[in-house]
Amino acid sequence: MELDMLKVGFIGWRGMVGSVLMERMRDEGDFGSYEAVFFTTSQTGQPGPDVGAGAKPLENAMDLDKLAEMDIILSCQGGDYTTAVYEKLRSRWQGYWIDAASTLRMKDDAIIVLDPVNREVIDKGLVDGVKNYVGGNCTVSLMLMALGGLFENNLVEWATSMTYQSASGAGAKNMRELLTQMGELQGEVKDLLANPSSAILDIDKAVTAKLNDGTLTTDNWGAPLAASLLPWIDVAVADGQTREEWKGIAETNKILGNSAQAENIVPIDGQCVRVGSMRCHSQAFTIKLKKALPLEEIERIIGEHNPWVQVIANEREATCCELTPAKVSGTLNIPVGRIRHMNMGPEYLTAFTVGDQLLWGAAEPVRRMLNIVLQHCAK
Ligand SMILES: NC(=O)C1=CN([C@@H]2O[C@H](COP(=O)(O)OP(=O)(O)OC[C@H]3O[C@@H](n4cnc5c(N)ncnc54)[C@H](OP(=O)(O)O)[C@@H]3O)[C@@H](O)[C@H]2O)C=CC1
Ligand SMILES: N[C@@H](CC(=O)OP(=O)(O)O)C(=O)O
Repeated sequence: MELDMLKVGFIGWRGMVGSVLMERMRDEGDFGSYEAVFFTTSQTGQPGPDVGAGAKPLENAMDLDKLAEMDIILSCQGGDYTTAVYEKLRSRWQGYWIDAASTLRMKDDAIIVLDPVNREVIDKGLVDGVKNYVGGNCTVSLMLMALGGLFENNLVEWATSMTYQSASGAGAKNMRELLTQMGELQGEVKDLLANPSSAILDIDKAVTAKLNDGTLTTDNWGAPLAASLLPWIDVAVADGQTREEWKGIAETNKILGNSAQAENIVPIDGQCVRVGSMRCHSQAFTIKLKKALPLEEIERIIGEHNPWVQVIANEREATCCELTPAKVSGTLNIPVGRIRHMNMGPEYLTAFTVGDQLLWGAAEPVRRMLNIVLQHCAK
């Protein structure tokens, strides 16, 4: 089919994930070869973004007739929207549904997309007529971008991921509230801080009092995050795990195409923790390898997997410059460092990674998937 005949509908394009997507699409010159139609749940009729063909009025994202005119729909609107619209639309529509939300991820008729890791699974899905392609959980996608080489070479017997997840994973309001909390704490000790001879324990006492006196703004987090952390993300599932922790094993194995046979499942588990970084998730891994390998070999396998992963030397200066949320934020880079064998034995490896959870963790896999679907349609 000629690409200029295709209509691609965008929903959720002005949200946080959607805005990152739009920026990446503009940077990559993705618009232009098809008709882009922009939808909204709240601003129908207002001017949409101009992506090269003038700003057209926004369409109603709840209008199934209009949605059904699309050949491809890309939604960053969120799980509630997908739940409200997807089944009703699917019963009368054969187009491609690309989604950043988790709602459809584990459905049999959906593929979780992370093409640098599972391009073969995606290509087979397209040939087999699969129409639903969903971006993975940010922590899972960032882990696989970092350790893809080890998984690809079937070297991982099991792994734990202990996470340090950023505020952005909880949404824009939570990012703002983290900064509000930081400001409120700073305000509490402003005078003491300005006096170089004030006692640090007095400052600490005032901060601790503010953290615990119930006056810190916590409408979105429900508890202080600034100067603290929250070792719980999402809802409880079985056996004391949180849903974020469960996604580690469920989504990883689905992405890798292991899920069909129980003996192929790679056990993944860990604790997911919210910390006060803005938009980069970090993870510390313990990996049990299937066989002992020299460190140089492991670093080569990790570093050669994809163009974005970078092995960082396990030394202080490189680590503190290159392996931090401050450095990685806003980039597609996936640094992996602190790589070393552990005391438990030569098959035990530890590593640390950082990745932008709005880019590889959310917008980039679905941006790339749209291009893959477009290429498929053009054949
Ligand atoms: N945040 C994350 O880390 C990740 C999120 N996701 C998925 O993406 C979904 C969307 O997340 P996120 O982008 O953070 O959600 P946002 O809350 O930023 O945006 C969602 C929608 O809210 C509406 N909206 C209302 N007021 C505003 C405003 N002032 N500015 C912008 N948009 C506004 C927009 O819809 P409208 O134009 O229709 O009013 C927008 O598309 C999530 O629910 C999740 O399913 C996936 C991976 C990671
Ligand atoms: N749960 C993630 C963000 C997210 O949206 O994940 P998912 O796409 O799996 O719902 C976090 O809080 O960091």
